[in-house]
Amino acid sequence: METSTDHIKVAVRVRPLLPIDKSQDIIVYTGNNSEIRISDGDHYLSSSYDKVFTAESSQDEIFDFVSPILERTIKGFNCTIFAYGQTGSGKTFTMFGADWEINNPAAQDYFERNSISRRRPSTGLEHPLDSPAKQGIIPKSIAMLFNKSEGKQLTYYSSFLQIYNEKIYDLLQDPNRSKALNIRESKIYGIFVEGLAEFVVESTEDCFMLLSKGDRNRAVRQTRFNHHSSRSHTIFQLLLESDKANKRGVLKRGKLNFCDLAGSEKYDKENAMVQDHIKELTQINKSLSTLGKVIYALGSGNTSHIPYRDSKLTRLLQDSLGVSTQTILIATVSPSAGYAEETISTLKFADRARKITIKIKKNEISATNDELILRLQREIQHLKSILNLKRKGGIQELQQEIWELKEENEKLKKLSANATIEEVERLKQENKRLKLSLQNNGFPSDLEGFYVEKNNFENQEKNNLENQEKTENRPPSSSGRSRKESNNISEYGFTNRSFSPSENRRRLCPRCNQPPPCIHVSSLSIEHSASTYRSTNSTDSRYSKNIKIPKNLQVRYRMTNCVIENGGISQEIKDQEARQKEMKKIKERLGKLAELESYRKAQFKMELERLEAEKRRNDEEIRRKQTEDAKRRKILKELKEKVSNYKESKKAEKEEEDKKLEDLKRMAERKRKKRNEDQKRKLQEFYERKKEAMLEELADYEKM
Ligand SMILES: Nc1ncnc2c1ncn2[C@@H]1O[C@H](COP(=O)(O)OP(=O)(O)OP(=O)(O)O)[C@@H](O)[C@H]1O
Repeated sequence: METSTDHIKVAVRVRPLLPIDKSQDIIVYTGNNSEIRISDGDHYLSSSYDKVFTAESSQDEIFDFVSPILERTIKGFNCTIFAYGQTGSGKTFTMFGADWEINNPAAQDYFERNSISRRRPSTGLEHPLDSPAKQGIIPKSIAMLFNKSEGKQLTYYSSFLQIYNEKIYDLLQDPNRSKALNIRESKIYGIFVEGLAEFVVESTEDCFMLLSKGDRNRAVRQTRFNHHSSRSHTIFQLLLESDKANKRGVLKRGKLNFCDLAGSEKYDKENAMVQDHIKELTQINKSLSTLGKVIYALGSGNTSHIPYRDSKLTRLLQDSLGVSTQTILIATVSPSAGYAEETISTLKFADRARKITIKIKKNEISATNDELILRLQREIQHLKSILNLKRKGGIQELQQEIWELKEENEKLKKLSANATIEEVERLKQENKRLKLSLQNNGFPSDLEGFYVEKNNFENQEKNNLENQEKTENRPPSSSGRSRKESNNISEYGFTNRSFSPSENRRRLCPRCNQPPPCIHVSSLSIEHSASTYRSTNSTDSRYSKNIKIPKNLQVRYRMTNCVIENGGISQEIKDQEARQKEMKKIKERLGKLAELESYRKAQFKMELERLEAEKRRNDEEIRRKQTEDAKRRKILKELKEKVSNYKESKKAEKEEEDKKLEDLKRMAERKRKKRNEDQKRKLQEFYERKKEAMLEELADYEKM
């Protein structure tokens, strides 16, 4: 396996002075091609890098610096290019292109009080993707790679993510930042973002479309030093996988990461910043500080603990910073005296990065690798089932293909036990053929929404109508940029035709590889697929935050244990299947409901009858009880009468007895009184007699 050791390539780009710069004094001086000096009386720093670009350096010059390394991705090397620098220093300008802000014009507010006049990007500017002179590293690299890999039997996958407030979002699938994605690590894929959409791209235009669409969902804000400041780190990735094994029986895989970092920024003491901005600023500075620590640790050779896991950014760039990736850092600085400290800090960071050495090795996978075969088999099965589904009940001549696919399926079952390189290659080709076949299977494209005329935002709808008419009537254009004139200029403005070989490939029948008409497809359907970029149904808006990825781009998602293929078409078929399943379920549910209803009716009738019988029984019972009650009441009345009679007689008896008792009492009282009086009288008489006796006795005694 081819390996080599290299240090991180570092270039510094000094941007020109801009009206927004705090001071118009220049303190950055560039010497020869690799030296830079800062000197303003308070600060002094002199350092050298692999390359120093001046304010006059063109986008082409920057690209010339990175292109030799980029080319190596085709051979199976990983490569990462990232732009680092303070806010407003020119990172996005370098990575994406000049006037890039017109791609995503809606910057959010920065100031609570609007103390600085706001500037909307001019709509009269040419879009950077339309002009090679304006294009930054990313579009130029894409164009070069597709150009250089022509005929090389490669499959390209493209993804685009942003790290905003320490959360990863898919720029191509998640315009509202609704679902944060997670970083995973596996033996097969290394570090990857689980569930990130990877689109199969076939041309520069496919990539430009994704680039532009994704970027429109990037978080952007007006800051003090940049009217259009990127508030998230973005990584645009191109993955190249070879379809054909080399002589040694290995397949190559090259990964290219373009990373545009959000710029570091100081807290603005003079103006009140909105809360969201303060949060962004804190998160950006934190992740950049972690990046600094990682660079410092790697640069100092102390690899015992590298804090990759302290931020999402460093974790994602782990491969690129430490191992197996050729890395290029473009440090961007402002020449103004107002940013001396930030510039020095950026240069120190770049200097440390330059000290990092990386062991670079080619990514090669044995073609007979079990994982690969399994994945290919799964993909082919999946694609075939989609094709079968798509064609079910449709065109008769495709029955043969279904039969062929079945046969193929049988062969596949035997293959895993006894795989050869040729068979794997054939599988890969079959895989690609099926993907193309799916892409060209007659679905209208809505790429048009992306390729709208760049300079006429306000009149977009009107232009689309005009363009539609032009396509239909094909009159000569006064602007000189009609589709008819060259048949090679997209509405978006790319001067992209005559048809490239990859596009010509698309013009061939996917089954027999012959130009249409053939027994499989009519010229019309092929013409339709070839005119992907010339469709007239425009629905998108440049200001729209909604993503509409064209149906004809296949997409896959890496999950922890598998890769899920999920193209626009397959998604549609899946949706259709889901709808059919739903309908079936609803019908079943309705049938069950009807059964339930009739059962309920019968139950209800029975219940009703039972209730009526019960009611009759109850009525009889009530009547019986009423008669019994009446009888009981009568008896009760009689009894009451008897009782009252008895009571009255008893009362009379008692009164009689009481009277007798009273009489007896009175008699007894009279007797008792009489007896007392008798006794009293007798006692008195006794005492009288006694007294007389005593008196007589006393008289007798006195006489003596
Ligand atoms: N080399 C250059 N030549 C001319 N203009 C430049 C250059 N570099 C940057 N600019 C201009 O400076 C402004 C800020 O640039 P850019 O948005 O690229 O900065 P940035 O580093 O990406 O900032 P942020 O981190 O805030 O997103 C833009 O208006 C851009 O056009």
